[in-house]
Amino acid sequence: APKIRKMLSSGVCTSKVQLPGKVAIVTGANTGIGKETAKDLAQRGARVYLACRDVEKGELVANEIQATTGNNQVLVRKLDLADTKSIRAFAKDFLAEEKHLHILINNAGVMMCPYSKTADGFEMHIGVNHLGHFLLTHLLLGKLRDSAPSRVVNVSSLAHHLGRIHFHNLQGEKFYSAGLAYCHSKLANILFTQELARRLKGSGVTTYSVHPGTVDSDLIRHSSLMRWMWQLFFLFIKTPQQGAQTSLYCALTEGIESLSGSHFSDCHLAWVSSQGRNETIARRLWDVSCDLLGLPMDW
Ligand SMILES: NC(=O)C1=CN([C@@H]2O[C@H](COP(=O)(O)OP(=O)(O)OC[C@H]3O[C@@H](n4cnc5c(N)ncnc54)[C@H](OP(=O)(O)O)[C@@H]3O)[C@@H](O)[C@H]2O)C=CC1
Ligand SMILES: CC1=C(/C=C/C(C)=C/C=C/C(C)=C/C=O)C(C)(C)CCC1
Repeated sequence: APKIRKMLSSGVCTSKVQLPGKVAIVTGANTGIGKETAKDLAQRGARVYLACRDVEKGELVANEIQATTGNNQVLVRKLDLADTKSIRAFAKDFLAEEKHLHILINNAGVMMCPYSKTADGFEMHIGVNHLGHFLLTHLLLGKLRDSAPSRVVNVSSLAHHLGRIHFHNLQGEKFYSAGLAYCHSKLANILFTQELARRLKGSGVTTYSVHPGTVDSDLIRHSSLMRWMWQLFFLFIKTPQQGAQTSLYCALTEGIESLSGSHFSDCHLAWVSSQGRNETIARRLWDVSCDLLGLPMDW
């Protein structure tokens, strides 16, 4: 079974880049793809911040990563993307603590949650998956610019193909489907990546969106159908370590700077839906996101 799984899950980050002296943040690093991404960055010698909503879970993972990699520069900080106060507190402390930020991996995510809202009243999927990371990136951008060359990787999904940005129903108050809400938020990740790339042109900060593959993780916690499918089709499902490869590829591979704004899957450029390539929607989503978060539009 491991051999068949390996054969089916293509895409390996073969970069030999080492990261001594480099600083990285991985959101949602206490489990799944984020944990494996953080472990690989630590293995390469980076100082890695595990930005987790549950600090206790994060500490257990940090200890595990330190023990397996021998890198004791693996630090846990509280970050709840469902609360802008927590995001601001995380960023304030990080900016005070660190001189540099070379790699930001916006990895954390929720899928198929029953209708619920963040502390600031945003629908949970758009709030955590898009707006939370949008605010975090905004707050850290000065540090990323000062540390250039630096990178922002946004973990999106193939599910973006089913997504639409319904500006009149962004918070799902008029109609709501848990599955589609996830797809919309993953489309927002792609549109954010493209608009960010346009705005960062020439700055030395580049950004990429990623589909990690279909991965065995806690993401499917809200869907018993998917848990069942994952068990039945386990040979087609990537391990979290395999799922981390495309994030790592985009964070590390030399020479992809000119592809800033692009979408990757299995460590290759990947096709984006027509909605995901629409510059008008990307610009409008940017402005609406700034408006919702009380940010200036020209950052
Ligand atoms: N698994 C898959 O097949 C696919 C995954 N993806 C994407 O990959 C990314 C990683 O998912 P994956 O590893 O699979 O899923 P997991 O559920 O295993 O990991 C998600 C991580 O996000 C964290 N998280 C959730 N909500 C918040 C929040 N409010 N604040 C901070 N952190 C939060 C979780 O923390 P906690 O443990 O405390 O819940 C967890 O650490 C996601 O963006 C997902 O959309 C995309 C395509 C397919
Ligand atoms: C149809 C089908 C599958 C289902 C894939 C699904 C349902 C993927 C969902 C992906 C998710 C949850 C993405 C998250 O962003 C399997 C199990 C691969 C086996 C082969 C046939």
